Amino acid sequence: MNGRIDIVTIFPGYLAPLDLSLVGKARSEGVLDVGVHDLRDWTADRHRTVDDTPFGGGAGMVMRPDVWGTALDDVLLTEADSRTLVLPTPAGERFTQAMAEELALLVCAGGQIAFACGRYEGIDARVAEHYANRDDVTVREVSIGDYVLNGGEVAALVITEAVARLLPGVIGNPQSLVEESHGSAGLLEYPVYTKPPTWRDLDVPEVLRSGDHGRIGTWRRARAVERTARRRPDLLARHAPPRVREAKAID
Ligand SMILES: Nc1cc(-c2ccc3ccn(Cc4ccccn4)c3c2)[nH]n1
Repeated sequence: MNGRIDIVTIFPGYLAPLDLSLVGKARSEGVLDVGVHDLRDWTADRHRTVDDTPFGGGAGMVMRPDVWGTALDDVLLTEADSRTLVLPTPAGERFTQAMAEELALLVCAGGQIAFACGRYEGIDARVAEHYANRDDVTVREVSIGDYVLNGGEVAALVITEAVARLLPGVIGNPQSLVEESHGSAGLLEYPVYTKPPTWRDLDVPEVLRSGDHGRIGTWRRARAVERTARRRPDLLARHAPPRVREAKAID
């Protein structure tokens, strides 16, 4: 695997968590290359200015296209197998596990994922437009949820972690990737338990201590369906077996 992830930001310190834990270990073991870059290194003025007032008026400032263009032209690697520019934004397509898998496959194939982390009221729209017009770059404007953050760095952390953990050698036990929520089953995860068997008068469900793996599998699936129906009925509709879907179509 010789892909890499690059993150351009005016707050490089915000990405320090990528030095820790699984992603930090993968980096130190050469499984994944991650580069964090300070956008201000590509400014040309003594004040290292990255923003300006918005055309059309309105509150706040907008990030300048010229500084971003100079930075991204440097950071986007011609030698990578592919280049995907990810622009976190409240106005983006929703980030999902499917997108994480898509991005992980690109990195596995030697591709580069480059994040442009905006601040202020966002990045001049021509930056996304310019790179989308280039046939050697794919642009994805991505939202990590229906809430507004102050910038793109947290989104870059979320997306980087979701992608990195899918890469070979990052997670110790790849089997743990198989069963989890939003995975191939499309259901939420069942509840998990460990020792002690009784804690503050609360017992671990007897079935989990029965050693009967058939019963355990059935119980876990039932709990996953129950949880999904209660907390994320939208996922259940997608997951419903064909006969239920047909019934809905008939109603
Ligand atoms: N899922 C998401 C992503 C973001 C996000 C990503 C990048 C930027 C750059 C600036 N802001 C602040 C801001 C506030 C108001 C309108 C536009 N942008 C960002 C917010 N918020 N929520």
